[in-house]
Amino acid sequence: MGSRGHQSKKKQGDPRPISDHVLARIAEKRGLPPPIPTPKEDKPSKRDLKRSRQSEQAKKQPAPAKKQQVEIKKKAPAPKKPVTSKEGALWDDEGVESDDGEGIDEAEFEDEEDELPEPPKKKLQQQQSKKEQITVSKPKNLMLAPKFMGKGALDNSSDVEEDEDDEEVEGLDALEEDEDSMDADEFDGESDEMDGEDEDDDDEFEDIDEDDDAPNPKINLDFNSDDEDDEGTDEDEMEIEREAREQDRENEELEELGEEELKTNIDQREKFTLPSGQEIEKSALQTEDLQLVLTRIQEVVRVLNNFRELKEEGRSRSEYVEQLCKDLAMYYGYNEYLMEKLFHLFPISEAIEFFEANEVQRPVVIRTNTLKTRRRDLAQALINRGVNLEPVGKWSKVGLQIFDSPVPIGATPEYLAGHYMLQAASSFLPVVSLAPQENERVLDMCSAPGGKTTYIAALLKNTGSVFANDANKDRCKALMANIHRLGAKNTVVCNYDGKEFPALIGGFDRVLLDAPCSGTGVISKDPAVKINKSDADFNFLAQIQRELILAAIDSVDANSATGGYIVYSTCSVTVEENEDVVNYALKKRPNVKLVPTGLDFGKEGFVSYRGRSFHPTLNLTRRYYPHTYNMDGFYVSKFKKMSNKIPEAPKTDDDGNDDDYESAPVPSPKKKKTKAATAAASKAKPEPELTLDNDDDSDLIQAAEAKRLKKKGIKIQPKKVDAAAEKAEATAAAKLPKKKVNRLEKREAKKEAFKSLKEAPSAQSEAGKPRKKAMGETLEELRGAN
Ligand SMILES: C[S@@+](CC[C@H](N)C(=O)[O-])C[C@H]1O[C@@H](n2cnc3c(N)ncnc32)[C@H](O)[C@@H]1O
Repeated sequence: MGSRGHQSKKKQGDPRPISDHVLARIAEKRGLPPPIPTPKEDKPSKRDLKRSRQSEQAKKQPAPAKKQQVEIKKKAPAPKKPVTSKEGALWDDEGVESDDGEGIDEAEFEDEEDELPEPPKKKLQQQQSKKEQITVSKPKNLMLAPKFMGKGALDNSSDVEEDEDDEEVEGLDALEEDEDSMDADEFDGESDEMDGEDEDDDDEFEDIDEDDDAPNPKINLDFNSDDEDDEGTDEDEMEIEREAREQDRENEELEELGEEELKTNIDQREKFTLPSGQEIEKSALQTEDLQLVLTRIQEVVRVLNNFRELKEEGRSRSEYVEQLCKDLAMYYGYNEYLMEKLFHLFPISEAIEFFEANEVQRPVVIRTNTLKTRRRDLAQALINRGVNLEPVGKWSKVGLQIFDSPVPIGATPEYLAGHYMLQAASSFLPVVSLAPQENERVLDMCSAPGGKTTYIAALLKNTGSVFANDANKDRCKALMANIHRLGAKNTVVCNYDGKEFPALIGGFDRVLLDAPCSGTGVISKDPAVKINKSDADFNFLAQIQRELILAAIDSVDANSATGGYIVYSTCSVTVEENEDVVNYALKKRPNVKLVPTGLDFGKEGFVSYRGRSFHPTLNLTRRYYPHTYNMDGFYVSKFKKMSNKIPEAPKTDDDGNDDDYESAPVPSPKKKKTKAATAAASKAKPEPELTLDNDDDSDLIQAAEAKRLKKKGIKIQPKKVDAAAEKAEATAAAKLPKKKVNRLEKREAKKEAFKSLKEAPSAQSEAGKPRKKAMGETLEELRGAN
């Protein structure tokens, strides 16, 4: 990190003595006390004179202004534009029931584009300055981001830079020339995977990131950098300074060598040490200074990046990582449990980008309801209302990103008329992946409040049918309201537990399972997630997700002429809720396989994670992160069902955790009882298996249930037979018939009572019922016999 770019590229010569001024300069740069000078002649050298003059000048110079200059210089990306003719392609409407049944005529489109009113420049400026305000209001991000972040950090800073540029650019016309750079801004990183067109932009970012000579605009990570200080002094240099400058040049190599040599010593002297046990205890008792925490984060990252050289003797990497997780948790306000879970998803620097991105709101996006309008018409209507917008990206033909609106975007006449849905960009993805075809029967198993349901209905062009189910009755109200507002006429709302579906009605062409999840992908929307998720929650969710995914698979007809697909998605980024669940489904349902999602961007799902391996096809699934695509964190996977018969699944691990994928043996058809209840809607239906495999999953189920109940304050008693209680109850039971029956009855009753108690499963709550029943029956029998 720090010294990266300042390693001399020149060949190393013979060691030469290091002069005091070099030492002083390096110490000054590192903020260390000045070294004790070697005794010198009284007369100051030209060089000393120059240095003292320079340092006086430097003192007078306001440093921040200088940094700002550099910052502006670093990147001048093309600012965003709301509408341009060049974006015509972006505006073509997907799935639009266009009047002529064809795509939009480009010439016609361009004409229309010309007619579209450009939002006034003032608006754009307002929008830009708003961005600036947001950036400024998050000082901690500003401080941390450049230190660790690559693109993300620079993207942040580029917002500010854009403002500067905008003032110089004449109107929005100038923006039209660089569509690519706009897209690069929009989906930073997406371009790499999508088409590579934006390489230049990316390179620019890389260059800035890698450019060690460029001072960092916010935090100077590089303690060695002082090039900046040497610039700009030529104008007013005096003769004596010129000479000194020559001398400087001569000594340049020497300085660098000296730095190299000295660096080792200084690094040793400054070596960062992890807090001791006592220090940790002490800091636990008091509120830690965030600035100190930040400094420690920086130091630990520096050590981890060069562990062999910078580690403290006797300390392991995991100790540093543990300290880093703790500090990041404190700095960003997460509980340590979740911080650790999320931290391990990424390499260190990327993890910090992720946490930074969670501090920033994602763009407001709307989805055009193609059942009622076309995107360009909607855009025009909103622009007429003064809304600043642009297409969400090349990958969607229905999305519009809203930058600024003088009217509440959730209350415009267009909104009320159902022309659009306020919907995060990430939430388009599972539906795009599902790709429903006209006249199909589609199940949206967890559908409220209906963003995806209404998108499915629109892609079906109101043909076929959509079963929009949600277990939460209250949420079904919002679902129904949206269905009505958007004019989906092919949709049925149901309120069932999704697990019941294959038994209720199966045989769907496609099923979307947008599962209930922890929401770790949407932390910027719901920061409470940072602290309110525990191990119990993740276990509980994992159980539900596993049950639902099997039900989703079992609800699909593998023989569907057009479909046979299942999409599983979550707005979470944890492996437990994604790859683990999908891997589980592959094991339990060997009659499905993963297929490409059809989404041409996104990071590959994990095929192995922290020592666990998943089915190799998990790389077909897609992960989305806020720091890579500027959209909420999301996960999308797509299955194709090959057969309605469930072949025998391979055995799970002894611990029932299904951690590792074991390649399935050649599946042998298994005879199973069919459930009559499925008959109504499906003729050749899959055999429904509604619950988890009890043998394999009982531990998981019990543990999750116990944790859930414990969280609610309910403690589950261990199931063990209390011998004393059993004896007492048995005695009481034996005494009971004494008053009422004769001796024979008493003897028989006693015998039966003991027998029934012996058979009772447990001594406490459950024991009562069977014992009483057994006793009653016995007495009845005895009475009957009498
Ligand atoms: C992620 S949200 C769905 C969002 C929805 N797909 C959309 O796009 O608007 C998950 C939904 O699952 C529902 N849910 C939770 N458990 C369920 C279950 N067992 N069966 C069906 N729905 C369930 C919740 O009520 C919640 O509305």
